[in-house]
Amino acid sequence: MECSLVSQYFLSPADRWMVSHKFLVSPDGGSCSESLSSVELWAETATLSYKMDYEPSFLRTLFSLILVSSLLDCVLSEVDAFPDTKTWFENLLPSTMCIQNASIESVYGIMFDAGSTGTRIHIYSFTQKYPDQLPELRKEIFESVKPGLSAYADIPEQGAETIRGLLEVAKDAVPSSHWKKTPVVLKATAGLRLLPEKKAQALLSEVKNVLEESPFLVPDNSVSIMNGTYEGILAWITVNFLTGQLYSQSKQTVGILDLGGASTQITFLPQSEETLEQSPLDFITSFKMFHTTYKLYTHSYLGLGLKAARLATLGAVETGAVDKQIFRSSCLPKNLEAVWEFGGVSYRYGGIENDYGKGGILEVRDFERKAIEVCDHMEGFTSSSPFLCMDLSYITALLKEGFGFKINTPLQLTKKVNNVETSWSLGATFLMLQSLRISN
Ligand SMILES: Nc1ccn([C@@H]2O[C@H](COP(=O)(O)OP(=O)(O)O)[C@@H](O)[C@H]2O)c(=O)n1
Ligand SMILES: [Ca+2]
Repeated sequence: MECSLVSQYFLSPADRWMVSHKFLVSPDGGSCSESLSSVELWAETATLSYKMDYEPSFLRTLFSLILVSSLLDCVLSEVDAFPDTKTWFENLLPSTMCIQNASIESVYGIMFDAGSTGTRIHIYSFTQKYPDQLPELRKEIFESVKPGLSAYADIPEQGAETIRGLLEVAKDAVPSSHWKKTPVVLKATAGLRLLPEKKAQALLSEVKNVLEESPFLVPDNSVSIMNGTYEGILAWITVNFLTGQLYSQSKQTVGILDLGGASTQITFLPQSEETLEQSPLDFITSFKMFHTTYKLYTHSYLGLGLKAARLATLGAVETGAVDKQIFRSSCLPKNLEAVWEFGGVSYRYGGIENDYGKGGILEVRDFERKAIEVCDHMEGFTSSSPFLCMDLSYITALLKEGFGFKINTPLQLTKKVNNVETSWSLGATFLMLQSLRISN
């Protein structure tokens, strides 16, 4: 016959602790070749586990007696009801067995978020309540620096120095006795995704060196560029964990919109099968967390983060920053001229002064292109400018067929010059003054 595991549980007198005995017993009363006898105490904040090898039947009686006595000892010393009373069981077991004295196992984790606009360090501390369960989050220490790593694309050593500085925060936050077993990881997002491969790898390699010089535990692949799918899923996990959704029975999870500097993510748990069926295959990801499998919709749009969108709007994505070039937009304050830094590049930018008056240069083909675009999408222009397609078609025909301009003929469109209307009116006024001999 096999030896079997017997567990016994009972609540402590204070009703706060649960005690469990575990024995391996053999049905014929003989001893088990692998004898297990353990006692566990659970409390709100700690787990104590004692394991010894004794004869099971003897242990059962002895442990019950000792445990109840020592629990009573803990209770008495905690409430301090009988300060002068000595009991036979006082200090029978080490004082650490009292929950209030027990050293709670702390676990730390260091995560670097190397974003496109800045690098952040998150130092989490957890309490390990039960050895086989996830640790409980106690606290986060957060610090950040700007700009992000991608700003150091040409000087990777200096980029890595920013990490060294943040590691000092971690050394203060984590007790030195825990340094060696505290893992440190850096995950870079869209800023590094957009860099040329070589420059990104140089940065990652310098950062890895700095981590390895630190007293913390550096796992394999500790420094990497995270893909957008993970970025979305991990943010979803964070928020749903913090809002308690991952533990709730209702499974009312929240969706996430993360607007980064260089990319943006959308992540949610689809409610209907239809969404799952109609989504592109690579937008659906399954993963298991806390014993539940989730099928999430997630997608990261590279280049559509807020700062990357600014560059696109200014027309600076392809050209990059050129000395003296000012990127202008009518979506910026009219009289503004300034410099904006992103990804280690300085962009001069400004508003458009009197855009309306200054006009611009268009070629004949620009009218044609716009006419085709507008006429192909008539539904979008119905109420505000009903004649747009017709007018643009006419103007194109007038320029091309009527006046016979080539498609690349540049035309200067000007409503005002030096803030004065370009109408015949000024010319007429000169002639008027001349004819009245008011002016020559
Ligand atoms: N822990 C964080 C991380 C980013 N952010 C903000 O998110 C925006 C850009 O995110 P990011 O630098 O991580 O850029 P991506 O690499 O995610 O595209 C900035 O406005 C940051 O300040 C934040 O507020 N808190
Ligand atoms: Ca981010």
